[in-house]
Parts: sequence; structure tokens; C-alpha cells
Amino acid sequence: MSVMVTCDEVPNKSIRLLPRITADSVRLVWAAAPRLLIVSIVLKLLNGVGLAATLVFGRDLISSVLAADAVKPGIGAVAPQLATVVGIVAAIGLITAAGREVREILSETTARHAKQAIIDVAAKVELSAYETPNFHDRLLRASAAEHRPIQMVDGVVGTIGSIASIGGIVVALLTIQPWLVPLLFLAGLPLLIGVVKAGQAMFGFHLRMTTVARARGYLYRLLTAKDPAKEVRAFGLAGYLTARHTALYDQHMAELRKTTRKRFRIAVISTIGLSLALGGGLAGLLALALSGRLALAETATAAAALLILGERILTTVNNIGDLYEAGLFVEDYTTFLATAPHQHGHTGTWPAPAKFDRITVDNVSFTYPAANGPALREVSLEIQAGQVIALVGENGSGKTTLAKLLSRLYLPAAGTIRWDGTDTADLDPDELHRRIAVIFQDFARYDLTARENIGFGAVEHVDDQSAVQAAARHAGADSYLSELPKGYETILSPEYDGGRDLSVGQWQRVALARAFIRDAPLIILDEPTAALDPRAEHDLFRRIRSLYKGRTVLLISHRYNTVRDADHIYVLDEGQIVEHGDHDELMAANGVYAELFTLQAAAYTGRRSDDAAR
Ligand SMILES: Nc1ncnc2c1ncn2[C@@H]1O[C@H](COP(=O)(O)OP(=O)(O)OP(=O)(O)O)[C@@H](O)[C@H]1O
Repeated sequence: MSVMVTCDEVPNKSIRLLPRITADSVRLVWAAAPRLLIVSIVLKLLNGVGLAATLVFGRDLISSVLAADAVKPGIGAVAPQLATVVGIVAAIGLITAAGREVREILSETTARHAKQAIIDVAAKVELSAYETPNFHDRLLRASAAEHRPIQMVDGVVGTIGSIASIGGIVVALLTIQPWLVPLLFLAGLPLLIGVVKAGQAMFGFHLRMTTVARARGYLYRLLTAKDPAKEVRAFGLAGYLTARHTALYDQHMAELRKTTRKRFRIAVISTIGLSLALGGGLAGLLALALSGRLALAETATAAAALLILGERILTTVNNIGDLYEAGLFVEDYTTFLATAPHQHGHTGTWPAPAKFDRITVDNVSFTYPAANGPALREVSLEIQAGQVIALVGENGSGKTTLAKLLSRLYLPAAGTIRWDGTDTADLDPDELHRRIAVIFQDFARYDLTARENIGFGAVEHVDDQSAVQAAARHAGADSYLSELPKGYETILSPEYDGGRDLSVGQWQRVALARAFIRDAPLIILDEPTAALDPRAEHDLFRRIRSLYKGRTVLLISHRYNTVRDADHIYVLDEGQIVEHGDHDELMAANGVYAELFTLQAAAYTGRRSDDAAR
């Protein structure tokens, strides 16, 4: 799999973004679980207070022990203090345990909230977004970033804690040797730049590797999922696919090693910087002590404070670095949420009419985002309510594309599709979808119950067993669905206990039932009988008018004899309508339709006479 790695460097995101992305993260966690967030922070603070209290009370206890020794020996004297210290230690233990559990729930609640936002966006974007690699990359990264907001909140709390502890030491040092403080903070600066660079490196790694990760995920699914399992075995593809998977993983690992080496180099440089500053400070202190300008006790205290401060600065800066890194992911995620729905096309808001008298396709052209040339070129046609309209044409001539545009899954690049004069681009797409029942060649097969597989045609009727069964009867699916182990409650997938698979033709009838149950004025059937046996196909087309009485049907087919009864037939070739009329008119015109119809009829009769000859 040739995966192009195009994005080399992280867009330059300065540390100044940190406050904003931190606020975004806090807002996200707050939106997901405000009370849990408060509880979590309070528990963390209590933990800190508890640790300080242990030190204070512990010191008092020791002082009392030393004092008691002289005056009134016996454990009784220090028992209350001992009990206090033990009590505090026990409380810290409980607080820590509670904090861990609260954090677990908070983390999962935030992840769930983040995932829901992704689902909402993914369900809302124009279908064309799914045709662009960029959308898939961002979707994958957003999905992988779901735990980052809570990581940031943890980081914020941790950073505040360590900054507070730095404060105390700084005050102490200022009273002894004030010059040491700016020295250490100066040393902290390269450290900070270091962690920002390290965060960018890791984010950049993920940015570069997203497409590789997607390709790897795809290969993994090919090797582990049910549907491709047949071909993978029949064609012996496992070795080949595994090798590709391994190669992509190698690429990922090589890039990861490169990134970790880069981060380590950054860490080495900034640690050396901090160590030099610490060494300089210590040397200065020693020089002062040796020259007699600083008392020994003060020197020792200042040196200890210096070392502790150095360590704290290191921890704090690393905390900030983690925050920054997580923030880059959160920013990526929030930008995705904010921009994805608006990226593709525009969304109309007018209510869609309940029905139409006429649909007019006027000079419509369309090019897929990933295609070089147009799939449809200046297509014009008209559909009257109640008609059965057929679209025929060779593979790739644009039939399905036209069906997708008529279903308002894509918007035309040029031209208009109008319902009684109203441009469908101005109509609320969800409402318009409700007016259309469309079954595509590659219809979905849900690993859910038979009832749901049909009821999804009109999800408000999904629990209406009699409506579902009536639709199944129309589509000729009731006989075998009723026979399933749990009837319509059987899951149509052997991957689940008691589940059953269906034959391809049986699945197609289920899909047809899905169109039947939808009370829509426009029915679009893309190759609805490709998998049906000849008798079933003949039967369906014979009955199509009575089955969809009062509705308008757009039929797509390769088999010309199945559409001969249509009111109007449009012949597509290379994205253009080259002929149209009813069967007799098209035969009389003696053009492409007549040629292909005769060819198919001859082939069919030829085969039959061969059979007869055998
Ligand atoms: N998602 C896509 N991205 C890019 N090009 C596409 C996409 N889907 C289809 N095409 C191209 O658009 C053209 C029209 O395809 P379409 O699926 O509409 O043909 P069709 O007439 O329905 O073919 P068939 O009879 O094989 O179903 C073809 O050249 C096809 O390769």
C-alpha cells in the first residue's frame, strides 16, 4: 500500500496557545461531567493538604516524643497525636482510592461526550466529505484524542500543585540569596522551549502517521473481519496482506523511533542547560561560603532549596509540556468538530414539500472529489409524479451518481434539481431524505434483527411488527424470515448467538422491503433485481406499478428487458443523456438503446436455444 506522507512538520503552534487550549479542555470536561470534575479537583486538593498535614503533624509528634521522654514517659502522652497522624494517613489512602475511581468515571464520561460529538459531526457532514482523505485523517485523529481533555485537566491540576510548591521554595530562597531565583528561572526557559518542541514532535508524528494508521487499520480489518474472510482464504491473501500490515507497522515504528530520538536530544540539551544553571548556582554559593560571606547553615539551606527547586522546575516544565502536547490534540479535535460540518456544500433550511408534481433535473454536472473528470455532464431530465422512469447505460455511465444526486446525498456542482420549481439545495436535507426511499446496489446489511433491517426504511415504524411483515410480504421475504429461529427477531449475522445469514437474493428482498415500508413519494431502486432469480425479477417488474401505486419510481438497470414497460427511459453514456423516450420510440430510433436491447435479447434467446439443444 503506497501511503504518501505529505505533512512533514507540525504547523507552528506557539506555547501562547496553551491558555486557550487548556480552557477548551476544561470546558469539554466540564460539559461532560461538571460535578465529577469538581469532586475530582477537590479530592486532589485534599490529597495535597493531607500530605502537608502528615508532615506537620508528624513533626509535632516527633517533637512531643522527644519532649515526653524527659518529663513523663509513656505512649499515652503521644497517643492522640499518633492517632491523628495515622488518621490522616488513612484519610489520604481513602482520598487517593476515591480519587482514582472518580477519575476513571470522569475520564470515561469525557471520552463518551467527546465520541458523541464526533458521531454527531460524522452523521451530519455531507456525504462528499467521506470522499476526501483529509476528512478520514481528521476523523481518526479526533477519535484517538478522546482521552486528551481529561489528561489536560489532570495536567492543569498537577501543574497548579507544583507551581504552588515552587512558590514556597522561591520565597525561602529569596530571603537567603535572591539572585539564585532568576538564574533558575532563566534555566527553566530553554527547558520550556524544549518541552514545547518535544510536544510538537510527538503531535507531528501522529499527524504524519495518520494515513499510515488508517491504512494499517484497514488491513487489520481485512485480516480479521467476517466479510473479507472468504476471499482472503480462497485467494490465499493472508500472507500478502500480513506483509503489508507489517511493512506499515515498520514504517510507524521507524518514525516513532525517529521522534523519540529527537525528543531525547531535546531533553539532553535542556537538562544540560538546567544542570549548568544548578551547578553555577551551587558554585556561587560555595564561593560565597568559602570567602566567608555566607554562613554555613545558610549555604546548606540555600543549596538544598536550590536543588529542590531545580527538581520542581523540571517536573513543572514537564507537566506543562504534557499539557501542551495534549492541547495540540485537543485543538485538532475541536477544530475538526467546528469546521467539518461546514466544509462541504451548503445546507438548505426550507421545509421539504410532502410530495411533488414534477422533478426537474436541469443541466446538472457533477465531479467526485477524488475524480479527474465529471461523472455527469449537463444532464437534464424530467420526472412526473406517478411515473416509472428508467435509467439505463453501461458500467460507469453515471446512473448511480444521478441517483445519489436525486436522493440529495450530493449536491450538483452545476445546474439544479428542482421539486416543483424549488431548488432541492435550498431544502432541509433531512426532510428531503424522508421523502425519498432509495436502495442502492451496495445496500447495507445490518448485523441486527430482520425486523430492524426492514424497519430502518421508516425508523419510526421499527417496532411495528405488522408494518415490517407487510413490507416483507410485498418484497417476497416474509416466507423465509418467518422461518428463522426467532422469526423477525433473528439477528441477520452468524457472528451472534442464534444469528443467521441470508443468501444474496434474500438480502436483496430485505433491502426492497426497506424501500416498501418507507412512505415516500419518490422511490429510487438501483439495480434492485441484480441478485434475484429470473422468476422473481420478472414478477417484481410486472408488479412494480401496483406495488408502488401512486408513487414515482426511478429504476436503474442494466437489463433492458426489465425496463421496457417504463413510462420513460433515459440512456446514459459517459455522464450524458444520449437518448430518451419510451421503449417503442427508442426502438424506432434505432440508436444505442435499440442496439443493446436487441443484443441482450439475442444473447438471452441464444442461450436458451443452446440450452434447448443440449
Ligand atoms: N466515489 C467516487 N469517486 C470518484 N469517482 C467515482 C466515484 N463513484 C463513481 N465514480 C466514477 O463516476 C463514474 C460514474 O459512476 P456511477 O457509479 O454513477 O456509474 P453507473 O452507471 O452507476 O455504473 P454501474 O453500472 O457500474 O453501476 C464512473 O466513471 C466512476 O468510476
